[in-house]
Amino acid sequence: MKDFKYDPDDLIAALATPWAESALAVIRTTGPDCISAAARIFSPSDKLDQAAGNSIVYGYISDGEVKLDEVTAAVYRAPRSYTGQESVEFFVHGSLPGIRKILELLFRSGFREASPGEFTFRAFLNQKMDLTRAEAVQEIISAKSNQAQSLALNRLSGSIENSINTIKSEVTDLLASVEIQLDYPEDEAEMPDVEAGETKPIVGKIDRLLSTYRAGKIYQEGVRVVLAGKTNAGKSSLFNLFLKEDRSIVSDIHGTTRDYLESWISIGGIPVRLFDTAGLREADHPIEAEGIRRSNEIIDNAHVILYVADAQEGITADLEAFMSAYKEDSRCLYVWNKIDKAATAAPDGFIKVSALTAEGFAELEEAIKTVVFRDHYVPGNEPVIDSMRQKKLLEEAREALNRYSQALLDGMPMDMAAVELTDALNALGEITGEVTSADVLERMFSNFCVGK
Ligand SMILES: Nc1nc2c(c(=O)[nH]1)N(C=O)[C@@H](CNc1ccc(C(=O)N[C@@H](CCC(=O)O)C(=O)O)cc1)CN2
Ligand SMILES: Nc1nc2c(ncn2[C@@H]2O[C@H](COP(=O)(O)OP(=O)(O)OP(=O)(O)O)[C@@H](O)[C@H]2O)c(=O)[nH]1
Ligand SMILES: [Mg+2]
Repeated sequence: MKDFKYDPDDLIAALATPWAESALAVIRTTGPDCISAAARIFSPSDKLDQAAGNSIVYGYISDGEVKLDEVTAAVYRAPRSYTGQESVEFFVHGSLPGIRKILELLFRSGFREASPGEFTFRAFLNQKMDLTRAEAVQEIISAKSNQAQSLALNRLSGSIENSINTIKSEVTDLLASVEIQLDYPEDEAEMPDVEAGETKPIVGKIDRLLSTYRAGKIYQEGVRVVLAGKTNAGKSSLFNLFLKEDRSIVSDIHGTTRDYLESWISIGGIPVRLFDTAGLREADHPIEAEGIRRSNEIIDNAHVILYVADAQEGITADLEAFMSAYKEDSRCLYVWNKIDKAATAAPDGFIKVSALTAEGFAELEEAIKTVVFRDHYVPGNEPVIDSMRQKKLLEEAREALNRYSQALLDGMPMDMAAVELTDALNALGEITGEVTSADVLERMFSNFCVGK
């Protein structure tokens, strides 16, 4: 959305599927009179031009007499479409030269290339969805776990919009009662009991929604978990066990892993970026030393550190040194690996596992989840917010409500205090997009995929 003297009546087109060879590709078009514009490059032209809304038409995309591809076209008549405008989707063969030819033809035939998120932007402009749903569209696409995708789908179905609307109507009621009191100050019977405390239940609802933010982020973006520890402790063996794949080289030679490895896995629905690192020891070899430097860097940036100790070795000086260095660090979990051959009993608080037999693995996964969600709300059926934008606006609304309460307590005149309620309503209205500025929209939609 670069141009904010925005013309919602341009005909736009974009490839909605990846630029890659594939079975099928989808080319999306929309705009007023989109169907007749698309029909001009379709044969038989009339068939598309006359097609009923929500129907599929078979034919060819033709550049004059030249057939470019055999396709099907889905026809949507306004307002029954994703964007609310006439739309045509071409399902074409997934050939790169074919796709290119068709797009070039569209761009010569009155369509311009859609910007990122422009279809969804039009859906928003035509009131097909509020901003929380529009944000959810991209969140669904970028979801990295089952859970993240489900939570985003709830948002697309309006879970956030509904919660915000509930909160908004409560603030509106409060404002209305304040206004009655301002209009009829002497009419005791009509006068509702407006007290500072009345914002409490509303603030409570906002707090509840805000408390889901970190959980939402965790599910959407995932967390970094690192396997760290002395050489030969079994980090790479555990890495492979998490991946269920023989990815990292395992051997009994100390210092086997030099370059770190990483992979996305899912632990209980949380997307986890798991790192296998070079074992920590005094290294003579400069390459191994560089590997260890990188291990430490990854440890610094991790959400969870799995320090793997070798149960066969028992408690070593390295382990004690690490534990004292990370004493205050709540990101650490201590893993007592090789319990199938354990010489010594596990120290208190260590998670006992065997990378060889997978014993204790479920407990290890549980422990990771506990660290990730420590002090944080774990989502049930409630809406979970995932957008920094929404979080900031909820905080603004909460601040305004708190200022209102404080103003009343301070004995400020009611009409002045009521301004705070209007501020709260504005912040809430910005969440759903009733009140918005062009640059907010631009920032939001520019993160979208082209064709979405
Ligand atoms: N072919 C195709 N598949 C798709 C999409 C699409 O745009 N095209 N979607 C894109 O994200 C998702 C589905 N979302 C959609 C949302 C609304 C409408 C739509 O036509 N809405 C009309 C009619 C509703 C009805 O018939 O009940 C409307 O809201 O008025 C279509 C798809 C995923 N699959
Ligand atoms: N018995 C037993 N052996 C294990 C277990 N886990 C790892 N091993 C063995 O321990 C040796 C070292 O395992 P790795 O996974 O390569 O250890 P690492 O921590 O990645 O070592 P570096 O890459 O050198 O830092 C290998 O011979 C593994 O087969 C276990 O749970 N039980
Ligand atoms: Mg290794």
